[in-house]
Amino acid sequence: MGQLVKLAREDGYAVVTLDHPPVNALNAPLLTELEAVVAELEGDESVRAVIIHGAGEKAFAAGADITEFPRLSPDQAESLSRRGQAIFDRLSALPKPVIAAVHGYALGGGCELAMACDIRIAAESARLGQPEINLGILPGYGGTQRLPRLVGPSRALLMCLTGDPVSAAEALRIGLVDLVVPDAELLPRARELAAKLAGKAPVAARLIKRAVYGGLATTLAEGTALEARLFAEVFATADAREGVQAFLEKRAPRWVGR
Ligand SMILES: C/C=C/C(=O)SCCNC(=O)CCNC(=O)[C@H](O)C(C)(C)COP(=O)(O)OP(=O)(O)OC[C@H]1O[C@@H](n2cnc3c(N)ncnc32)[C@H](O)[C@@H]1OP(=O)(O)O
Repeated sequence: MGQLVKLAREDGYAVVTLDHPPVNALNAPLLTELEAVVAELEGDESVRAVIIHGAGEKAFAAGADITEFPRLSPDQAESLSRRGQAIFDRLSALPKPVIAAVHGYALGGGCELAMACDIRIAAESARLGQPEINLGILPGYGGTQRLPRLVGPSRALLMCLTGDPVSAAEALRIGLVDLVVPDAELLPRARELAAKLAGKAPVAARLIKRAVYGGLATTLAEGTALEARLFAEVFATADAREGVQAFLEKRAPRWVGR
């Protein structure tokens, strides 16, 4: 168990907790622990959904650890950016749904971490943004790429060029988050969703993620061709046979995950 990133396994899903008081700043040791947790979850088939949230009252994560910046050379800054991007890409590529449960501040790298998750649930009082321009820098953990894909280029530019955070309600309106719940309900609702997703067909879930993200990276024609290949792949699985048979026999399916 790490000191800065904690992993707890529940019934079919895992809860990853960022625990670096007071604002869960994403310093180098925390990123190392996060990478280790992601690696552990990659191979754990007993975990069929993941929740990521921040400890404490103040923040999901308030970004990279700014205290690390003064000593960074440009080359070291590029390495920091590429390292964070690689860890977030690996998180996004987990073969299972990943939910960001966002409370308080999700700023800079914290917002980028939430965007590297598949689904974002925000507490009503949460605030999300990319304030890097206020430091004279720009987002470096994928924010300039994932934010436009979620909210469109002009809203992404508005957020990155003003550095102004948005409320949870505004984040919902523009598509940055998918669900807004009362503050006290954030983790219970995230757990409820994680348990629901963990009960779905795991192979289909993995292939749906591959189809969606693979399609976003290419043309519509290549994306539909990818979908058809994955549709063929899923039909070769025991889960597809079980799912269809369960429907025809009017009973609940028993997923085997292959
Ligand atoms: C590649 C990725 C790049 C990035 O992510 S760049 C960083 C982007 N993030 C930011 O720019 C956010 C910076 N932080 C803030 O704007 C504010 O903070 C908050 C809005 C998050 C909270 O404001 P308030 O409630 O007034 O608290 P407080 O006194 O500012 O912060 C409490 C303590 O937390 C430290 N802290 C806050 N954010 C960071 C951070 N990102 N890195 C390192 N430390 C941080 C502060 O300095 C302070 O510390 P002390 O209590 O010792 O004075």
